[in-house]
Amino acid sequence: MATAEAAGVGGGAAAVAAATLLTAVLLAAVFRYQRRRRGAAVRVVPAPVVPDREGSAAVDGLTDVIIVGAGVAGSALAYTLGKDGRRVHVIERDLTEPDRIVGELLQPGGYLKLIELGLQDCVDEIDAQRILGYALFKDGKDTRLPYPLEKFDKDVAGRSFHNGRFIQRMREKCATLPNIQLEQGTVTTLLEENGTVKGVQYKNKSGEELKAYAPLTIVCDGCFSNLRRALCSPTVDVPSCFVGLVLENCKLPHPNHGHVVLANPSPILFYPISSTEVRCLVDVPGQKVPSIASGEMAKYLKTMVAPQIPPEIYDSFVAAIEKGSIRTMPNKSMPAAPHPTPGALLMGDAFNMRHPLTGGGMTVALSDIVVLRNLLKPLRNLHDASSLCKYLESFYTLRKPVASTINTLAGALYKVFSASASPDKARDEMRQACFDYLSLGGVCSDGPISLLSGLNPRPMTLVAHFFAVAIFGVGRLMLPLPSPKRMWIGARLISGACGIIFPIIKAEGVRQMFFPATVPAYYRAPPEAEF
Ligand SMILES: Cc1cc2nc3c(=O)[nH]c(=O)nc-3n(C[C@H](O)[C@H](O)[C@H](O)COP(=O)(O)OP(=O)(O)OC[C@H]3O[C@@H](n4cnc5c(N)ncnc54)[C@H](O)[C@@H]3O)c2cc1C
Repeated sequence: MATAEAAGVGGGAAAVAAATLLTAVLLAAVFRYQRRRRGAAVRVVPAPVVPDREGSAAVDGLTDVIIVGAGVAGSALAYTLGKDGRRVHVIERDLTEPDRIVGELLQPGGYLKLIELGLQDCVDEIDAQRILGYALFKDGKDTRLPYPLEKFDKDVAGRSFHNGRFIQRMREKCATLPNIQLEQGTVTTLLEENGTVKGVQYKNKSGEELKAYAPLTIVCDGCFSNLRRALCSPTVDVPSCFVGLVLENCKLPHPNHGHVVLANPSPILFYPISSTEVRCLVDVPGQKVPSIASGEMAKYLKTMVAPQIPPEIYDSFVAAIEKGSIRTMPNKSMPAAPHPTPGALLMGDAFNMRHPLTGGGMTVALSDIVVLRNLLKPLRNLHDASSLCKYLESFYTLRKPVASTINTLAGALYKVFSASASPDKARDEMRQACFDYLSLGGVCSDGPISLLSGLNPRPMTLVAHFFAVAIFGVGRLMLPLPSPKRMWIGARLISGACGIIFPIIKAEGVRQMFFPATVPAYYRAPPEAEF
């Protein structure tokens, strides 16, 4: 027994050493490649020109940009464009404070984007909580994965909050700019003439049907978008739903951390959303959840989920079920597949979605806004719809490093963290390998967590860590001695890992993701007439 244990410990140490060595080699290759690529890819970015309001849209009308939806993306975008001097007309279905279970944890990478947009004060005065990393739980063990924040200002961290309070702060900030018109109304159609979007038709608060025109319409109507169909080819997948509860006066085992429980059949999340409330999101695979009204949901949560909850939060979890305010949301994923259309653009969840397990949606949306803001900045006016459309094609490539890293990680982690429907030893090994790999700390936790948090969004680093986990898993199976059965499980583990990550990368676009500098649109300069 003692010998077997010693062999196990020795074997474990050898596996760790082998995997660490392999990881180091992979990462060194990645960094060398990235250094070479950064040196090679010289993008010609013209010097910014201060927008000339007099010579701009005043000639055509009163608005430069119409924004549909003032959620996370719409209100951040409106403020950004308004601050740059554009006259913005925002049409939002409901201007009262939203009450939802989405968009409650902003990754530190997203907070950095808020700073770039001048919106960081929107997480002040809403009882937002600082988030310093994640804690991962599996089979009674837990490991802490701090965000690598040492190189940043001390203010930089994740933030978690009530989504509605955050949105309302951004809307209030929009309202401080005289060139932003924020109107309550529901957009029903995009107005199109000869393939160019000219504006929108909408119903205002009093039910009147109105039309609004602008050289550019940006659709940010969220995950249930009715307007995206004309502007992209939506392939929406709904792998699961989140069931949301609020735990009151509950002390998390790791304060100021997001908690991920690798439960069966799929993960459970906890994170604070105020100084007294903790959000719990239980993932339920498939598109149908047990009925809340019939009590099936409460029964499911008490019998299937509660026994897997860390003991420190068990009582608050059961109390929250008994209190009864249970909400659900579908977890959608949709790769970006735009049809570049003169006069219009999609942003936010209307454009691109990923599984919310890693809380990446707002970071991608804010990062996209920074990219778009920088592209639009040199333009005095937005009149020439077809030249503008061609120029803005670069947006789809420039956004890729951040968006594709966060999207791919979310999809891959969701699959790895979910137990397979049919018991599969290789899948269990991958899940365990992932937990143990992250628990090693150092580069093995800093690397993946900086990808997830948006602090270092590099697709090659993601692929390197993903395969390092798979190789780590296989390495452990081969020790102390490989047997045919273990070799077979190892082969299935590698093939399973490829089966998880390659389809996601294919949907993101291999060229745009790994070789953006080879995409011609990447170098597109602003329309000539602008200079
Ligand atoms: C369960 C769940 C949890 C999530 N958790 C996180 C998280 O912790 N962190 C994170 O970063 N991301 C998270 N996300 C993703 C995040 O919520 C989205 O990425 C983000 O809200 C996208 O912002 P948006 O502006 O595109 O959409 P929204 O914020 O949904 O805004 C859309 C707006 O458009 C308005 N609208 C819709 N139709 C019309 C119309 N026809 N006319 C006028 N207005 C209209 C709506 O009223 C709404 O205000 C989560 C998603 C889900 C499903």
